[in-house]
Parts: sequence; C-alpha cells; structure tokens
Amino acid sequence: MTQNHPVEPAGNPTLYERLGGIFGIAAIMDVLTDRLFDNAWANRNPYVAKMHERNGRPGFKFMVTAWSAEVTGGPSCYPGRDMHDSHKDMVCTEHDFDVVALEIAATLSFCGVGVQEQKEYLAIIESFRREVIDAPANERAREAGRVPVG
Ligand code: HEM
Repeated sequence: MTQNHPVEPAGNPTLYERLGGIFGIAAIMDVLTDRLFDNAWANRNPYVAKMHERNGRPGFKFMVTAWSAEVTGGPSCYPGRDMHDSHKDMVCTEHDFDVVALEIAATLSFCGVGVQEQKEYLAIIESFRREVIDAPANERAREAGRVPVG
C-alpha cells in the first residue's frame, strides 16, 4: 500500500525508527485517537460519529498505529483496508480532512515529535487526501450546507 507514497533514502534511519518505532507511534496514536473521537467538528459528520460509536477507540488505535508503522518504513503489519475503501462510505469532505490533519499536526507537536519528523509524517498524510475524500460526496455535502463557509 505504500508504493505510491514517500519512501526513505537508503542508509538513513527510517521515519518509523525516528518516531520511536512501534512504542513511539502507539503513544502518539493513543493521544490522537482520543482527540479525534472527542473532536466536535469530526463528529458533526454523522457517518464518522456512527463509526466511532460502533467500532470504539481500542480497535481504531490499533489500526492507525499499524498503518502508521507501515507507511513510515516499519514492518508490514497493517491488516485494514486501503484508505479509499475504508473511507468511501464516510462522505468525507475537504473540511473533514482538514480537521483530521489539524488534529494530527497538533498531536505530533503535543507529543514532542521533532520538527523534521512532523513535516515528513504530515506530508504522508497529505499524500492520501484524494484517496480519503469522496469528491461527489464532498459536492453533495457542500450543497446540503454541511460544509463551513470560508
Ligand atoms: C490521511 C488521513 C487519514 C488516515 C491516514 C486515516 C486512517 C484510517 C485508518 C487506518 C482506518 C482504519 C481502516 C479500517 O478499519 O480498515 C480509518 C478508519 C476511519 N477513519 Fe480515517 N484516516 C484518515 C482520514 C480520515 C478523515 C478525514 C476522517 C473523517 C473525519 C476519518 C474518519 C475515519 C473513521 C470514522 C474511521 C472508522 C473508525 C472506526 O472504526 O471507528 N479518517 N482511518
């Protein structure tokens, strides 16, 4: 799943290693999951709120930890669906994506992740924007007034 996304130059420590491996990444995802599940704007999307309620925090923490390990150059351990399939029923708007990206940025800073590592991780997140957002759904949501003005 990482083939079309940034890879580390040979010989340098991977982003996975620089984030503290599985324990470092799990600690970040622990904080991030709680922030996302409690984020009022994220939960204003009814599909998101429903998934949160149905699947719960522990499983989501595991999934985002494994996904992050894999895309940052760690072990191939992510058992979930790709980013298009796992979000296609979420009717995810550009604004939904921005809300999540902002929480990720704030969490990396809150957890004391290095500035270079923050940039690299956020670039990976940004590279998935088109897979996560459903363009027609985004348009419908805009028409229905479910997207903030500005
Ligand atoms: C690049 C950005 C994102 C990444 C890396 C990401 C990552 C993931 C992963 C790994 C899963 C688990 C997939 C599976 O179960 O097969 C997931 C599910 C989910 N994502 Fe995302 N996601 C992103 C953006 C978003 C956005 C913008 C939203 C909407 C606000 C969102 C809402 C959700 C929800 C609600 C679930 C299901 C959670 C649950 O099972 O309770 N995600 N995401």
